[in-house]
Amino acid sequence: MPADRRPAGGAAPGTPALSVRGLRKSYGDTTALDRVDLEIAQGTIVGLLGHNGAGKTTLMSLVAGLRRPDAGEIEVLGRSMARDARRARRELGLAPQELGIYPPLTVRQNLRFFAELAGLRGRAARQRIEEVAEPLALNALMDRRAAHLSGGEQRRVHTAMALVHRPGLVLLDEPTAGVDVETRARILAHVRELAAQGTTVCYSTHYLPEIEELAADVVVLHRGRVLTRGGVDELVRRHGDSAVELVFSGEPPALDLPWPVTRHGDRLRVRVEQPQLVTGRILAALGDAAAGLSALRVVKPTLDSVFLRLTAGTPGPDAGEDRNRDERTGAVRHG
Ligand SMILES: Nc1ncnc2c1ncn2[C@@H]1O[C@H](COP(=O)(O)OP(=O)(O)OP(=O)(O)O)[C@@H](O)[C@H]1O
Repeated sequence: MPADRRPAGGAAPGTPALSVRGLRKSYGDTTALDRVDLEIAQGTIVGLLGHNGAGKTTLMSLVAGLRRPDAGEIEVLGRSMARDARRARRELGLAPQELGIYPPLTVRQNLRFFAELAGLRGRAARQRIEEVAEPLALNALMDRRAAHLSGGEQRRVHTAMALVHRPGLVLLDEPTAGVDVETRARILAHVRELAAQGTTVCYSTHYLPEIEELAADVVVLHRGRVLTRGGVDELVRRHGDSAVELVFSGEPPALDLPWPVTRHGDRLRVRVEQPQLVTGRILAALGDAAAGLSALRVVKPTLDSVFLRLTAGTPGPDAGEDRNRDERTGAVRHG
């Protein structure tokens, strides 16, 4: 952690930025979260992934103390949200999905309002407002009314408001929804900068390349449960399918190989762990049919394909214990 950064909230260096144990939340008959355990170390970026309705927003709003869990424990930098909510909240910045800016106020007034809520006054407040405005390109907008800003500009103000009191843990719920390429790049760059300064960031998005770009630790939430967790490379290695794809100018031939071969129109896909080592053997197996080959390429797995594979056909919290669940990864084995 850099010297200019206080240990967040005075917490001991080894204290997790977030510790969640056995968290449950239902809305009437809908189970939104079911026995969620999650620990996030200080200074890391965690990418929270999940389909619509997986429970991401519910998890963030419970962690931020906006809703009460039905059961379970939440600690922010060692402060219990149940027993010491005021101090836990002070360590936390939330930028929810819904924009929380005040349209009649200027950008500066919006930021000052949030700084004051966090107890910052005078010079200290002005300095922090400048510090968050610069990386999010708000300097030229400071005296404009929030109501007159574009959607992407409003999103940047909204993000800055979550950061103005320099929280130790920042929760960003889809911070790049609806923004342009430049704003997206700015927000991502600032998230990386925050983590480099020792801030912990929990970042939810449906745009998985962002998670790859942030080199975030991935947490996949599925139907209210943590399905798996790991670095992007680790998850892709553990769950991704590499393949050799053969494109033919006419009808693809039958191929006899020791690996699974699937046909997709004019192409064949051979699923293998290390494609580069077996292309020679695949070409040999083609024999004379190689004359009809128009392209051969190695297809590498992406986080998108891994995410879709992991979340396909897995049961929800109401399905009871799944005896096929892999204890190490949390994934469900089929067949
Ligand atoms: N206030 C509410 N009342 C009733 N049900 C709710 C409420 N908020 C969320 N839910 C339900 O709880 C589940 C989890 O919703 P949540 O908003 O946490 O998911 P999410 O992962 O954030 O989804 P999205 O990606 O669409 O934002 C869903 O089934 C949703 O319909």
